[in-house]
Amino acid sequence: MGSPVYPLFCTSYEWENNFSKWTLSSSFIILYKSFSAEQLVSIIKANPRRNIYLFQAQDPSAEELEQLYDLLHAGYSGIASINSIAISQASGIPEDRLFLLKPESLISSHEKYIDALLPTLKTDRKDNLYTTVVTNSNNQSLGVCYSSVESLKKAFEEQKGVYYSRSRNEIWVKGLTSGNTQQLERVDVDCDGDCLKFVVKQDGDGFCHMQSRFDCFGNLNKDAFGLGDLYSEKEDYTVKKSYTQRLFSEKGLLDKKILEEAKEFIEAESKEDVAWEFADFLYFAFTKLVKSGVSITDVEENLRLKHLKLTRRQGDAKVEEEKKEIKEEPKKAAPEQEFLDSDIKLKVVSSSDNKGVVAAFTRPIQSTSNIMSLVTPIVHNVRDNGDKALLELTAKFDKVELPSPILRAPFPAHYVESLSEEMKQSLDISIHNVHKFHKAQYDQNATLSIETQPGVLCERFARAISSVGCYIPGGTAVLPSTAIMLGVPAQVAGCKEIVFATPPNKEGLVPAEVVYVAEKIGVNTILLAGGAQAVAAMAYGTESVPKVDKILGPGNQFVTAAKMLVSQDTAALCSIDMPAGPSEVLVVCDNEADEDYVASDLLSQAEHGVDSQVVLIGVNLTEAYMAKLQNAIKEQTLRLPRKEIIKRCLVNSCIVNCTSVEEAFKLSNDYAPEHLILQLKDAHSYVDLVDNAGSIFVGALTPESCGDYSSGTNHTLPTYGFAKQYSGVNTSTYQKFITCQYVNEEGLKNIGYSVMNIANREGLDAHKWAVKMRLQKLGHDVEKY
Ligand SMILES: NC(=O)c1ccc[n+]([C@@H]2O[C@H](COP(=O)([O-])OP(=O)(O)OC[C@H]3O[C@@H](n4cnc5c(N)ncnc54)[C@H](O)[C@@H]3O)[C@@H](O)[C@H]2O)c1
Ligand SMILES: N[C@H](CO)Cc1c[nH]c[nH+]1
Ligand SMILES: [Zn+2]
Repeated sequence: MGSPVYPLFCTSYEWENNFSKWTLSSSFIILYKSFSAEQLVSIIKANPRRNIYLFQAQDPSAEELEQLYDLLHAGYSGIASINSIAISQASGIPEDRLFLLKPESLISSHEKYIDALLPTLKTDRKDNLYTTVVTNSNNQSLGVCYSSVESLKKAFEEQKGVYYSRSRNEIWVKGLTSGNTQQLERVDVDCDGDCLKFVVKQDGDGFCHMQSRFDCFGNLNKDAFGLGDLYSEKEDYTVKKSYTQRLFSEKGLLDKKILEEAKEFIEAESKEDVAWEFADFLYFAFTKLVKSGVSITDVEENLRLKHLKLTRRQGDAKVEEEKKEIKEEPKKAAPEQEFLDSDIKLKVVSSSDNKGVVAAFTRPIQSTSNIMSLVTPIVHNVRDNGDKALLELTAKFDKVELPSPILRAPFPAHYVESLSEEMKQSLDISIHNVHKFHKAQYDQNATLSIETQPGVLCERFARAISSVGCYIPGGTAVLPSTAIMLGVPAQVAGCKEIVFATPPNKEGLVPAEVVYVAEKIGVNTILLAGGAQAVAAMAYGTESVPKVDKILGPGNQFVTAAKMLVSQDTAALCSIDMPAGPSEVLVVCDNEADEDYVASDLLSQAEHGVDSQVVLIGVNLTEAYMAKLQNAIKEQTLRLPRKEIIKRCLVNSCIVNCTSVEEAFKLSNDYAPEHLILQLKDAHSYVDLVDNAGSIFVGALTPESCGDYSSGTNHTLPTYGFAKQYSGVNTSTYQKFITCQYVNEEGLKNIGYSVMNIANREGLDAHKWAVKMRLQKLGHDVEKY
């Protein structure tokens, strides 16, 4: 005991800087001044059950907010800032879970605390008292009393159970005459502020005025000894000359006893022995808790969070709204664990089950908050220290020490010599087709020349982005196809400098196929680096890596976060292609689709990664068809080398069965998949119904793999629903468009009056003058203007 009991705590200056040690005995905390995100996260984590009222001098940054929201979504309590409405809108967390208090209510003493507390209380009782529930620290109720403002003040002042006696009409210090006093541990206010809860340590014979009862409801027994009591008993070790005290002071004794009791517990067999040994084990385990400063609440909180993680459901029985919110929380990618063959099955949801569909279509969560804090120092290191940092980071993350971070053309001959003729021909076919399709796009982007009015000619023409950096992932798989998809359109667009970046293997080599593609399209520099360091090197340039104007390509979360970071830095002046994420596919099929084909399309994207999602929308699928399909999925999975990845991906995947083709396309458009595969009778007739998709694959003989490698379309596509607003990589991704105009006298006459009128309205006289003066010199009447 001995810790203060004010429900509200405040100010930074009272505490030391070790934020993770700030454990609070109260239910609320107010922080103010400007804390760093890291400090806030430590405080919140150290006080998981508390309502956190957070004040900041400035609104938190987007990155800080994201970190804090992650905590909220993980079940931590409310956060408030000066601007809770904006936070609510940005985070989607209902405003009533955020609390806004006035900084004046910050307190540092019990008097100030009362001042802050009273405005939050209300009573509809005629006597102006507040109903007060009294419990012990195990939340077992002892009885009900009443508090007045004065009794509350005295309770805080004396840290005791002090109430207002309605029968005696005076302040009542519990136990003053009977000796059954109470130590005040905490005070809580209920949800609508009209009831208080005193948490107390009851001394003596009990709380109830009836001697035979410990509590007013007759539930508790003075001699009862539960887990909470066992814990409290251990807490008293300093005042008792006891065995417990020996456990605290004698080096190694406690550890030995825990091991010994655990062994006896394991060996116990009969019901009685198991209970007996477990009680012994708890005795020592609780001693360790007390010794480590861990409370039962801390342990319970851990249980709750573990429960949340495993089931993705909130553990405590709060209000319905909260449960709903947690249920619809985004899924996390299936964690690292073994999945059984019996897990190879897609869950089935009917399209009429709205909530089920929302849950099924929720992609596994992509949290960037922690990643940003890892990636930022890497990016800054490369920006500030160039090649030196690049080589050090490659040694650290890719486990290879390189003499130079780049390969420059002409590339060493051994690369291309190591490739088979068959492989070269396959790459040639893909390069040819991708080139042909992207060249046709280039031609479509030819100069546009339109006379909008006689004498007014408007033009638009494309120019290549001068230098581009193509990131070719290489952490877990060799991806020469991505070199083709990023490099060929750059060549077609006419980019002057094309840099390839890909992580080297432990021998310091990159895939020969990537070098072959680089040679074919005229790449001069291959950067032997991956992750955030490769992105930073291309964005800022180093002694040996040319700075580029745009970075393109997929990659893991370090790559994606670094791309986001550099694109926001105006000093880098470097744009990026699109928000990229894990691969995904949505297949729409009917009962006539070949189930083996459907299964293979789903699995070809599922094998990309555990955070991928594959979805099947069925049109009136029968039970018999679904059984055949599930069977095909299982059989094919078991034959694939990446089956462990697939099993985990399927946990986040599903079948949604619809009643019509129209409904299927409505759902698909809402989901906006990266890849959309149509395995329907007369599939081509439905393409017009597609509003949102990265790329469409039409008919039974068009597997998605064709687009990944060889048909000619690009495989770098928007994921995560961004197909609603982004296109996949295409030739114009490497171009910018410049407009141009020519106006002659006739044209100036035709539009000049309109320009002058509108400029007048905007009060921009210099604009007007530029036209007026010209028309005047040409002898036209502009008196009126
Ligand atoms: N959407 C598409 O078009 C498409 C195409 C191909 C691949 N992909 C995706 O690209 C991703 C490829 O990921 P990958 O990991 O295989 O390769 P990657 O090349 O993207 O990442 C590897 C690099 O990550 C860095 N890294 C690894 N661990 C790190 C750590 N702890 N801290 C800092 N940096 C670290 C290393 O520098 C390493 O070189 C996959 O998610 C895949 O699904 C998408
Ligand atoms: N399907 C991936 C894009 O989502 C690209 C790819 C590369 N290799 C195989 N597939
Ligand atoms: Zn693929």
